[in-house]
Amino acid sequence: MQSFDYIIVGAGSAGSALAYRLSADPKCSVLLLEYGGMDRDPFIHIPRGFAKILLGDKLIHRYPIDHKGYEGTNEEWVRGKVLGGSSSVNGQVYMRGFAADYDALDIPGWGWKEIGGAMKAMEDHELGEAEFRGIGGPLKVSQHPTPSAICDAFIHSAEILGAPRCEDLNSITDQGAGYQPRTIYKGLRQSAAKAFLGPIRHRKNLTIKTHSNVQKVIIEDKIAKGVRVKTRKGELVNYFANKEVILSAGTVATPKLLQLSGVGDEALLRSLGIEIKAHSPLVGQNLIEQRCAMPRFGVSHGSLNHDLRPLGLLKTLSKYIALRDGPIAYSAFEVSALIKTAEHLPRANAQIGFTPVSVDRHGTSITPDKEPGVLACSYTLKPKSRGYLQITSSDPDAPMYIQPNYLQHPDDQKDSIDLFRLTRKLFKAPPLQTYNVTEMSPGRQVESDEEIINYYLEMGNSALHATGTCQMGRDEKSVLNEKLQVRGIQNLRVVDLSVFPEMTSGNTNAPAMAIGWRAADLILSK
Ligand SMILES: Cc1cc2nc3c(=O)[nH]c(=O)nc-3n(C[C@H](O)[C@H](O)[C@H](O)COP(=O)(O)OP(=O)(O)OC[C@H]3O[C@@H](n4cnc5c(N)ncnc54)[C@H](O)[C@@H]3O)c2cc1C
Repeated sequence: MQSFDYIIVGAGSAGSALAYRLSADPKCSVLLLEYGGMDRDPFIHIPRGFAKILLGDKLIHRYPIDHKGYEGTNEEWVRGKVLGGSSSVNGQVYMRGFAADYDALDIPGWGWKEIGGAMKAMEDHELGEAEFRGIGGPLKVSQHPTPSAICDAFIHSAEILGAPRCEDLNSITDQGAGYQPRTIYKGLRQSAAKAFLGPIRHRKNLTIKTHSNVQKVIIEDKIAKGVRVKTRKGELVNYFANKEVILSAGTVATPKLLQLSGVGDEALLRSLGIEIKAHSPLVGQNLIEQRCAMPRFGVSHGSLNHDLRPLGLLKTLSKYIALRDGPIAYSAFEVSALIKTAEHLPRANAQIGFTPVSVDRHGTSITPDKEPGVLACSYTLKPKSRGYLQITSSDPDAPMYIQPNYLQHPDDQKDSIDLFRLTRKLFKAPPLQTYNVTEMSPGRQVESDEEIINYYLEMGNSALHATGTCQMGRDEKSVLNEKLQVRGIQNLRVVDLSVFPEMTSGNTNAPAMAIGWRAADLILSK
């Protein structure tokens, strides 16, 4: 019988940060279990390699969603299936969210003081130390390295619309635009695996087992005893925890594991023949996800399309190999604006990412358009719509049912319509107009409110930031208490992005890693 003090399920953003901190104490043994394999694929480490990774299945979990009324789009959510989890396949945009997001949670121990402190402690930021920006931590963060005239024009245009230029997008409290902070260092991705697991793989008290598909938590007498794992060879193996089992499998897979283990809505579990260990009806509920519009614009010059098309790509690749620089070394967006869709708002409620590369994201090709173009990715930051997800069978390999309920709330519809029009206005502002910007897609057939919403739903994308399905809170109904312990079961915690009851403003890798970092304080102070 193999036992460890702590078993962490999922070596993603949060799980890797947590393993780094828990195993710092040589007296405590940690088992980190990951569904996917080691992060050896070179496309993981080349920053723009994610575009290729996302076309395949090897490093990706694929979860079909129910996109009501748009079934023909066959949409699915993707998540990382490899050491580092989604941080090994993501766009490397590094956004902390507003301090006010965390304070508004109003959950003791999870305000900006603690989360800002966690982010500061884990960072080694190129811009140097500031009030809540850290140096000397394991995670290297850098700024987009190569300012360009067209990116400056985007920033200037955003400035005209009220979002002033700033040096560090993560320092703003209102609205602003600037070059993108990124989890990239010297031209290489800084995944959570690279940052947190790389330096500690030698620790004798840390065991990392890849290709370990956790099937369920073993719960006896309302105490989590261990986990059942399906190995690569299909064998079932049990591991036991002396202290705790910690689920860090992400917003989709963690509620799935809870439900498979008998923690969830009693009626659902009973209907699937699963023995109930704790009735917790909010497991899988409160699913929050942003919906992006991705309009493409033609420009007269300044686009990088040519550098990433077959002929130019050879030169670009040579430059990358020689200098670790150039468009292949960039994050998903070179610049971003955090912007308000209405003046009265206290702070930005929307994000517009910008890259001087245009790709038809609905094709199977990742080759940019032949004509010079640029792309925007616009989404509102804190949707009010709520979806849910649930297992459909007691078989761990059966597909999940995922209902995002995108833009169901009337406020989300209004804000998204305003944002779409604001994005168009931005591209018509004088600085960008020096590039003779013309809208390639969606173009003039999308004008009315209804057409805009339809465009978001039919042609848009998930922002891939889903949150909230195992929410913590003071309320007895919430899945977790403020220490991330599963209510109704002892020795079981959740530590990943599913724990936040609300979305933070912006991308979610930094918040997920900070959750892992912060959780270690709570676990070790027990
Ligand atoms: C394609 C993509 C692009 C993104 N771009 C950005 C970006 O540019 N910037 C940003 O800030 N955010 C981005 N995000 C979002 C961000 O990366 C995630 O929100 C964050 O990584 C979530 O962290 P997590 O720890 O909750 O889950 P994950 O990092 O997804 O980790 C969960 C881990 O659990 C493992 N797992 C799942 N089920 C099991 C099981 N049964 N047994 C064992 N292991 C299991 C998974 O394989 C995975 O490794 C992106 C996400 C994706 C998918």
